Amino acid sequence: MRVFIIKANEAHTANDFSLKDLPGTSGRIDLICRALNSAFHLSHSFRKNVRVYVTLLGPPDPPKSLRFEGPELKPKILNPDELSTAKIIGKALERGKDIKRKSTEEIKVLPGIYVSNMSFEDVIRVVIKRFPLYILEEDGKDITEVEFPKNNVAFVLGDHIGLSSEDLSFLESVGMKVSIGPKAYLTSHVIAYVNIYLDRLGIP
Ligand SMILES: C[S@@+](CC[C@H](N)C(=O)[O-])C[C@H]1O[C@@H](n2cnc3c(N)ncnc32)[C@H](O)[C@@H]1O
Repeated sequence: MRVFIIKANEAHTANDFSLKDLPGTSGRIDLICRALNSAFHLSHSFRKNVRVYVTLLGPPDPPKSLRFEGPELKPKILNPDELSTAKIIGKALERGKDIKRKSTEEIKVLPGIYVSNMSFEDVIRVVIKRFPLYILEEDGKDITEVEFPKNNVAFVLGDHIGLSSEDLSFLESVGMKVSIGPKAYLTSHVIAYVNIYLDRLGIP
């Protein structure tokens, strides 16, 4: 299983955005949709071995965390187009409105899609119980020099704003920084690259 954790610094935590102007009204939920596309979609096929967590930290009610669970997801629910994925995120945020403030309970929105009030740190702490954590950062160790375990790997990455120095000091106490190359790439491109790289290594 491959896990990707995305910190969405400004992504709205209510279904208050316009599908006609997703980048301008949602705190860049368009970026999350593209990241999900790169995480799950293959040409005419779907990656069942992937789990994605997205922690949304924008207004009005942060934090909200979404979990997309490849083995349970119905490919017909998660389509490659951004707008249908944005609608699903809106639906999940609607369902998440009623979760009690301090609760870490997850609510099932659709098969394989869950919403909770977990913070970014809560998500990381859940994941590192079972998965070694790799922090995707431009100045990390070159990915070609990293010896990955044979299965179960988790990667954390930022959005257009990136991971803060506070995030990095926490993350580096529980994981290793890894770089895919010398430039700052788009979140969705980084996920696509890592997926393809793990495919080539034969890591499920
Ligand atoms: C668009 S970049 C963030 C840019 C942000 N302005 C910054 O300087 O951190 C999105 C995320 O992709 C990951 N990323 C970008 N380039 C990378 C690279 N060369 N190697 C590994 N991860 C990278 C990082 O996690 C980053 O937070």
